Amino acid sequence: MSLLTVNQLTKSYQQGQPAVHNMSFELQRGESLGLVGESGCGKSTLARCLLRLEDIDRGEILLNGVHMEKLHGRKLRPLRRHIQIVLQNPAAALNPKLTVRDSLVDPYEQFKQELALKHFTVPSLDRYVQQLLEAVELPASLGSRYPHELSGGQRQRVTIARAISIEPELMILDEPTASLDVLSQGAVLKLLSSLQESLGLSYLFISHDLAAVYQMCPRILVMKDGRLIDQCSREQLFHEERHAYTKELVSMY
Ligand SMILES: Nc1ncnc2c1ncn2[C@@H]1O[C@H](COP(=O)(O)OP(=O)(O)OP(=O)(O)O)[C@@H](O)[C@H]1O
Repeated sequence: MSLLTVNQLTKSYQQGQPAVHNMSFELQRGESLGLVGESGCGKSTLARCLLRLEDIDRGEILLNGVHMEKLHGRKLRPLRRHIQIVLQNPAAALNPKLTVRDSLVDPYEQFKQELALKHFTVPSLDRYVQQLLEAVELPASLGSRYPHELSGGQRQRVTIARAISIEPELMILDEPTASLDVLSQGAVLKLLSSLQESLGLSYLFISHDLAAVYQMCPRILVMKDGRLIDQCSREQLFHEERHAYTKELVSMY
């Protein structure tokens, strides 16, 4: 069974065309699936629908075969625990009033009753935070800092540490390196790859950056105007006859 199955998902905002129109795809356990398309094509709306931050108009979202599309409130807890998101702007993702340590402990405190961690141990919260910082290659001493006392790259590593802290099955990475300089981008991509392997994570990797998608994702979905218009392996993206729009995206790159 697929980890995530999306069937004919449609989402409209108040006016105009649906932002996501009739999208269907599957994401397998352990897969890193790319999602590309120009600005405004509906990538972030799709991510928000998968996280159930938006109600959808029509369609189905199944996580491990369980329908998520109609759940609300506390019934969404399994989804909150199994899907985590890392966004483009780490400054907005972290609470400025919390130290790194407190940000990292927060998801654990919320979900500890239902967690069965396989990779991290919690002999004490300090030791747990130390393991999380180690996993994202940050020194333990950063635990006492506030987000504004970190560089952009360090902040993004903290948001990644927070996302992996409860060992989700799926991470939605929405332009995770877009706000970073080129050197930090490469380092964060490398980190994400190694975490995927060591923690057995699955990724939906959303990006404008075709080189990053190529590096991270063996399979790639192409969206245009809210629709899924093409899907292919990363080799096919650059080397085979593809949908005219996919060729245009590649040629613009
Ligand atoms: N909260 C909202 N209310 C109304 N319209 C919205 C809202 N959020 C997004 N849209 C519209 O939905 C469409 C898809 O936007 P979305 O942010 O999902 O695209 P995107 O592919 O993620 O773009 P980008 O790559 O620039 O982040 C756009 O036309 C956008 O203007």
